Parts: sequence; C-alpha cells; structure tokens
Amino acid sequence: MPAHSQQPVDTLIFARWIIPVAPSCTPLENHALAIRNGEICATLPASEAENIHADEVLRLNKHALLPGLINTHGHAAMSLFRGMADDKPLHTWLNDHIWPAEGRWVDETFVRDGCELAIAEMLRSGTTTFSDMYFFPETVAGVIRKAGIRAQLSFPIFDFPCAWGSGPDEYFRKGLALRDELKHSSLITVAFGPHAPYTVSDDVIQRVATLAAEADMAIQIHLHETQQEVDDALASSRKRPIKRLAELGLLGPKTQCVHLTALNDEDIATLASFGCHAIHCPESNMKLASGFSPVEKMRSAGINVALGTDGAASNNDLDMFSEMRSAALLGKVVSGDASALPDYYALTMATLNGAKALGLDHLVGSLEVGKQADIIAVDLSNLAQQPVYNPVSQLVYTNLSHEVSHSWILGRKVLDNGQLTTLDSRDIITRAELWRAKISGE
Ligand SMILES: CSC[C@H]1O[C@@H](n2cnc3c(O)ncnc32)[C@H](O)[C@@H]1O
Ligand SMILES: [Zn+2]
Repeated sequence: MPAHSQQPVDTLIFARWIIPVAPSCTPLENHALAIRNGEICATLPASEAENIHADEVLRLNKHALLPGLINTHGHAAMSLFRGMADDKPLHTWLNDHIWPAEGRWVDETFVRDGCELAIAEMLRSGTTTFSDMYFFPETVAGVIRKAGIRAQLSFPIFDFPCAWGSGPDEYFRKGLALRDELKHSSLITVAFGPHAPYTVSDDVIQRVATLAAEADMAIQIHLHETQQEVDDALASSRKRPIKRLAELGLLGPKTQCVHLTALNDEDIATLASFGCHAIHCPESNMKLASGFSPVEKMRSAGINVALGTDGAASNNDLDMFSEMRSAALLGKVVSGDASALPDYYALTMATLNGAKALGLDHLVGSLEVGKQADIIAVDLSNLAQQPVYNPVSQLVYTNLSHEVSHSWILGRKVLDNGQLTTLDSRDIITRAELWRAKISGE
C-alpha cells in the first residue's frame, strides 16, 4: 500500500492538469497532489486519490498545478523606483538617475516598504522563490519571514561606501553575520553579491572567492551586461571581464552570472568549463538596450540557464510569466530559428533551472515526491486561453500572471483564491504612494 493512503495528509489538491517539470513537462491530466508536513507526498490519478483523508481538499478542475516560479535575479526594494527613469541606456540610467536616487532615499524603511511591494507582486503572479541583491539584506530577511516566501539574499559588495556600510570590510562582516543568523532558516539562504566587474577591484574579488569557497556559499554578480562593459575592460586592462574573473578564482559551480550579453565563443566555453550558472533577464536587457544573450548557444554548451526579472526600475514588473514569454520569443529572434527556446524549455528555465542556479534543486523546482511543496495553481478557463491543446503552451505564450489563484510555499498557503494571506495589499499600496509623493517632492 502506498505511504499516502496509510496516514491522512494536510492538503489534497485535485487539478485538471499537473505539470511536474521533472522528470518532464508532460501534463498529467486529471491527477491529484498530496502535501504532508510541507512536502509533496504523492501525485496520482484523481480516481485513486478519492479515499485519501486530508485536512483540506481543493478541487481545481479548470487549473494547472505547477512548481512555483523562481525569479533568480532582482533588486526588490527598487520597486519604489518603478517608472522613475524609463527609456535610458544602462550607464545613464545607473549613473545619472538610480545611483543618485539611492544615495538620497535608500534606508531601512525604504527597503522594508519596497520589498513588501515587490514580494506582494511576485506572490500574486506565481513566484515562490526570488533572489535579491540589495542594501540592508537583514531588513529584506524580516519581510521575507513575514511574507513566507523563499529567497536567496545576495549581500551587496562594491569598492565604495553605500547606505549599508563604509566599504568591503563592513560588507563582508555584516553579510557573514547575516549568514550565521540565518544558518538554520528553512526559507532563506545567503550569498555573496559583488555588484559587477567594474565596481569591484581585483583584491576584493579574490576575497569574495576565498570566503565563498571556505563557507561553501554562492556568488551572484552582474556580468557582461553590455558590450560597453566589455570594451571598457579591454581598454583599461586588455582583459575581458569573464577572463579576469576566471583568473581571480571567482568562477565555479556556485557562481550565478547575471545578464551575459556580449559573449564570444571563448567566454561561453569558459563559463561552461567552470560550471557557472547563467541568469537571463530578457526584459531588462531589452528595456535598457543592453544587448542579446545567446541563450541557445549557452544551453548547447551545457550551461544551466535560469530566468530573472531584474528590478522593477528596469523591467518594469516582476512578472515571471511575461519573462518566460519574452525569453521564448527573443530566443527565436536571436538564433533566427522559430524552434529555438520552446515552451517546455522556457518553463524549465523559470522553475527547475532557477532552483539549480540557486542550489535549491534538491528542495524545489519540480513537483516530485519528497520535494518541498512550493506549488502554484493557474486558472486556464478564461477566454484568452481557449482552446487548450497543450497547457504548457498556454502557460508560456498567453499571459497568465493574473490567473494565478493559489500558491503554497513549504506547504503553507500564501495565496488563496487570488488573495494574499500574509501581506496587506492596501497598506502596501498606501505606503508606495507616500514614497512616490516624497520622492517627487510633493
Ligand atoms: C549591489 S546592490 C545592487 C545595485 O545594483 C544596481 N542595479 C540594479 N540593476 C542593475 C543592473 O541591471 N546592472 C547593474 N547594476 C544594477 C542597483 O541600483 C544597486 O545599486
Ligand atoms: Zn540587476
């Protein structure tokens, strides 16, 4: 007798389709999924699940169940800068708008309010795990605990001072203290977040590499975001940034490289040989006109490619459904091949590949027995989704972020019939409007 029928379960969900992602994205039609103690304990045909005792039973007959989406790169608090500096290239955007605004406004209250706004938007649109790189990560951790979302916190490292600290020594001390404090957290991991090759000097990069190896921690870095970044590095040091980081020991199987446009074949071979993860942010890359990431070439070279939105100040949303669609469409344009980046691969990038990039694939990223119950339900019954030949196609190529009805993280329901259970949307909107008025000088 299977284990699930011997003891009652906490939650039993019947769904029209279950898309497990692993071992494949092939939909299981009219199946059920059972959750016990925060874990998936069974997926089975609906007819075999009717006798299972459960504290809560949901019948989602028009819905697809899939793993929660994993947003592997962003700056959550920057949601308060959404729409503040549009239609500018990266360097103008950062140097003339964002960095001055951060210098003026970013403190713990800004980070708390901005993060609540971002997390509410992410939960509402199907994200159950995100990676953040921003100031005051201990404040972000407090909001994460309140919301019940899963996250990686990449604490910021630059050569220069910022609102969070005076320079690298203080960033390392505070970041490692946060890591010690969160060592036993079931939802949060801490990683190093050296900002970019052009803001972190060689000796600091080497310290990151050494400390991360000693503590077995991940590293996330913006890398080869634009051709200008590569050209500037060649002009000043005659080395491409990827080559420089390889020589300084920063690249390895726990290194998450964000953006990766402006790559030549040697760059791709280097990233593959070190087992680095690529984090593709198609919408931010398009909006800042940063360039195209050669996703298909990286995938063919064996590089794990995950997806991220980047911050809402350069996207301008945190919607992983639209990011999947953009990745799939752009993948075809960049490779000149309509069969490139098919729907199942875009969904895998947004789920299992994200979990692999963050070192969480033993816990989440697919609906497999024994994994933690990070699950979303999406209603496919509306007009713009008809008719449904293949639910995976609908999930990637039609916009479904507003149809996410339920979301569970570690078995806890954080979205119930479209309503957030842990955060107060109205209060979050009120505080965002107060920040807008303050920043606008009203
Ligand atoms: C280390 S804290 C994060 C830092 O990064 C800035 N930022 C946001 N988006 C980007 C991007 O696309 N490229 C480079 N830097 C970016 C953010 O404003 C913070 O200062
Ligand atoms: Zn970024």
